[in-house]
Amino acid sequence: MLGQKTPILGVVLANLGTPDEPTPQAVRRYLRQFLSDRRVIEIPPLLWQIILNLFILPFRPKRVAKLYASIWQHQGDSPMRHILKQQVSALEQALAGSLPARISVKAAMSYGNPSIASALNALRQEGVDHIVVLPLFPQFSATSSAPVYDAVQRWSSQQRNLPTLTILKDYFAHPAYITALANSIRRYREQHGSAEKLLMSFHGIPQPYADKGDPYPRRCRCTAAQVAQALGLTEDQWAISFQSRFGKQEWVKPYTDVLLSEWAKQGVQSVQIVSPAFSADCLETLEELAEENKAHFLHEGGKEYAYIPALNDNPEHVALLKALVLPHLQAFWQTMPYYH
Ligand SMILES: C=CC1=C(C)c2cc3[nH]c(cc4nc(cc5[nH]c(cc1n2)c(C)c5CCC(=O)O)C(CCC(=O)O)=C4C)c(C)c3C=C
Ligand SMILES: [Fe+2]
Ligand SMILES: [Fe+2]
Repeated sequence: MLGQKTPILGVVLANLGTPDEPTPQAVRRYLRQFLSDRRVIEIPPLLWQIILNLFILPFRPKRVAKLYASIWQHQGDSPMRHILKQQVSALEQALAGSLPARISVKAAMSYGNPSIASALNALRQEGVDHIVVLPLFPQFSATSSAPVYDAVQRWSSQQRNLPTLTILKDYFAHPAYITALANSIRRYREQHGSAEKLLMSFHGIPQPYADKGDPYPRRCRCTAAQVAQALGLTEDQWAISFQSRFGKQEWVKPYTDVLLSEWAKQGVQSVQIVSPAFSADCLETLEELAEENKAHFLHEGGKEYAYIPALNDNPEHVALLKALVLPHLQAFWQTMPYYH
């Protein structure tokens, strides 16, 4: 019988990915992997590889490495990877004792390290036969969440003895997610005071991807509306926007920087900005939102601008992650009595 050992269940927390170091070489390696993914860039691959190698990789890494260097933590790591490790250990602690089985949690990233394959291999080496994969993207997009599915599939195709695998799609309207966001904004406002406008800025995607059926923008609008409702905000007190445009095509609107300019010109003096698309602070929040867009709003005539941090390893966020994975772990446990 298989039943002598204490069974172990596994969870993989998967985020997007980040360079190994804030150097042009490491950023080039990261961007090459990220921007070669056909989920992210849909231009015909041959043409795109020419553009990528001639016009992007020789220049962008130098500029972007400086931005990464400006946010690299004192711990000597990328904020996203540092926070992911904190989320992993907090979730492992929160899950301990929930079942008679040991539950092992691993960090993973679609691009860069630790890779999704390395996390799955590590769980298999610990003897895990049932794995829940949670992509840390609250709103599913074919550009962010689907690469996690692809990486799991690539890994599976190389295995002889496969575990049970469950991939969770997203949690854009999970009550615990909406409450965690609303409470985080409320707490921020209790400490720092309120602002005329709350801007919920989500990472954008190209408009044609949405036209072809990517459900991401609709899910973002749903998250934003629910958070505004939970906070009791009236329509003139908040707005949604999309940031981080890349390339020349049209992206989903309204654009964060354009909306901030419009507000400044209309005489809006104070803005607080939060980004419910990010489960952890990263380049797009700590640099683009907290620094670049702040300078932009103040330059356009705004007076006060504050960035409200992502949920990171906040206990309510960890409780949400637990609420998302635990029912699946319990189901595995109940359906494998021969292991007990
Ligand atoms: C076509 C290009 C891109 C799409 C589509 C896209 C979607 C997308 N991205 C995130 C989350 C993150 N993106 C981050 C950085 C980043 N994104 C792009 C391009 C696209 N993203 C680039 C080129 C970069 C690298 C930085 C740069 O060169 O400007 C990050 C930050 C990573 C970090 O290390 O901190 C995150 C997070 C989502 C959620 C998403 C679709 C919904
Ligand atoms: Fe991105
Ligand atoms: Fe950016």
